[in-house]
Amino acid sequence: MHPSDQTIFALATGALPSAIAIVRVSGPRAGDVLRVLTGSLPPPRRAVRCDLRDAVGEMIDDGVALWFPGPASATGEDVAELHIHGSRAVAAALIKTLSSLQDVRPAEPGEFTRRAFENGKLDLTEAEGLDDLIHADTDAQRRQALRQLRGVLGDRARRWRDQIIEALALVEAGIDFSDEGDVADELIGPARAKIAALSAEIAEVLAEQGRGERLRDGMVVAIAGPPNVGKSTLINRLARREVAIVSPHAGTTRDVIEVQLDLDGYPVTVIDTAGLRDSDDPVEQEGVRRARSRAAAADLVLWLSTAVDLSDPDVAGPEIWRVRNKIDLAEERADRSLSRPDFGISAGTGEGVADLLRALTRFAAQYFGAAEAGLITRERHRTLLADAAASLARSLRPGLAEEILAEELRAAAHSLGRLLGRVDVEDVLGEIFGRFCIGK
Ligand SMILES: Nc1nc2c(ncn2[C@@H]2O[C@H](COP(=O)(O)OP(=O)(O)OP(=O)(O)O)[C@@H](O)[C@H]2O)c(=O)[nH]1
Ligand SMILES: [K+]
Ligand SMILES: [Mg+2]
Repeated sequence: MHPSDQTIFALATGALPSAIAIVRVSGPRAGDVLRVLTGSLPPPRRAVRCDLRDAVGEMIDDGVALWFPGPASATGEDVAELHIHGSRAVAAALIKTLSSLQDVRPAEPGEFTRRAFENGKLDLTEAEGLDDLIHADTDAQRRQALRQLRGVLGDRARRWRDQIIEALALVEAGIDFSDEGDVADELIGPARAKIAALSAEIAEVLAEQGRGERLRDGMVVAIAGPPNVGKSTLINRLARREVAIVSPHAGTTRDVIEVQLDLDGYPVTVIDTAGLRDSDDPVEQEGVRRARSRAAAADLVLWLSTAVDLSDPDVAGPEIWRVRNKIDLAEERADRSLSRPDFGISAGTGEGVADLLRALTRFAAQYFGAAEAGLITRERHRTLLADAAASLARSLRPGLAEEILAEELRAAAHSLGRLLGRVDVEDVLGEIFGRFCIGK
């Protein structure tokens, strides 16, 4: 029996113990599974309380069973759902019973969604949206993932592909009538107009400059500066917990420490780095090297200094804010006017940190810009759309032979087909569904 003909099961809910746990079963034997466990098949799509028993009739749990006959189910196959008490022992007993049934096996990560995809329940961009939704940490990410799951990009790509195929049909008809110049021109002229409009539409989506991808990946803010200026104290304050070691010894932080913040729904990663200085200690040198490279790759650097350690930013980065720390100390107060930092704060007492956070939130809002309107959320989308756009652009070159024009249109349709997961996607599928949680 082919693995995809087997019936799969998985715990669909989170870590045990929990109040309730849900085990999903999908495949041709899902109905048999229900009969073995509960003695009968409940009516479709109705939650039914039942005794769940193992293969020799011993009671496993007092639970609830649901029966979703295919194809009107989440995966398109027969699906059973078992709601049990969320203890490790109950789940283990149920899983043991399920595993003992013939042609029933544990699911691979993402296998339920993969089956739904293979049964045409969703296209690949929608499956990706589902994966993003499950992994969404902030509100903006959730909204974006939900739009993808609802098919905003998939619907557009399908429409574009249909239009390309219509244009292709005109061109092919034109080729058939190539002996009759007038008829051929009457077919190919409108096809070219269609392609030009389409080409402009795709270019517009591509020009959205990766905003959607950014929202998915988050923005990175690096805290950098000389040793002991209070970088780790600041990240602890922003995180509202002790993520980094703080000490009066210069050179405390060596590794890069990351925290995820949710600023008004925008995902922001803040990193604390080693204090920048020359050192003979190879471990500290490595810390400094990492600090520099991570700061250079960040979207924003908070260059921390104090009145004592007043220094100019010594890192590369697209945007750098000067933040003067320790304004609670007398000498810092006295010297406040000497330099003009963008912000004066006390990471120790919290003074001024609210202003800094407000500015960070504004920056994030600007950075993500209209990200939520962005259709492209992954590099895969961008590459395939760019391929389609390039084929369309080539097809519009003046004086192109009709056969080559048709070839370019076929290539453009093929790229969009790959975006939707319609063609030659085996490798892509493995990569995408492998990232999913087990049970999804
Ligand atoms: N008075 C005062 N002390 C502070 C403030 N921020 C940090 N400190 C102190 O400064 C010392 C160094 O703080 P850290 O947060 O470890 O500094 P750092 O920049 O991470 O240091 P390295 O990791 O060694 O580069 C500690 O003793 C902190 O308690 C502040 O706002 N006011
Ligand atoms: K320190
Ligand atoms: Mg530190």
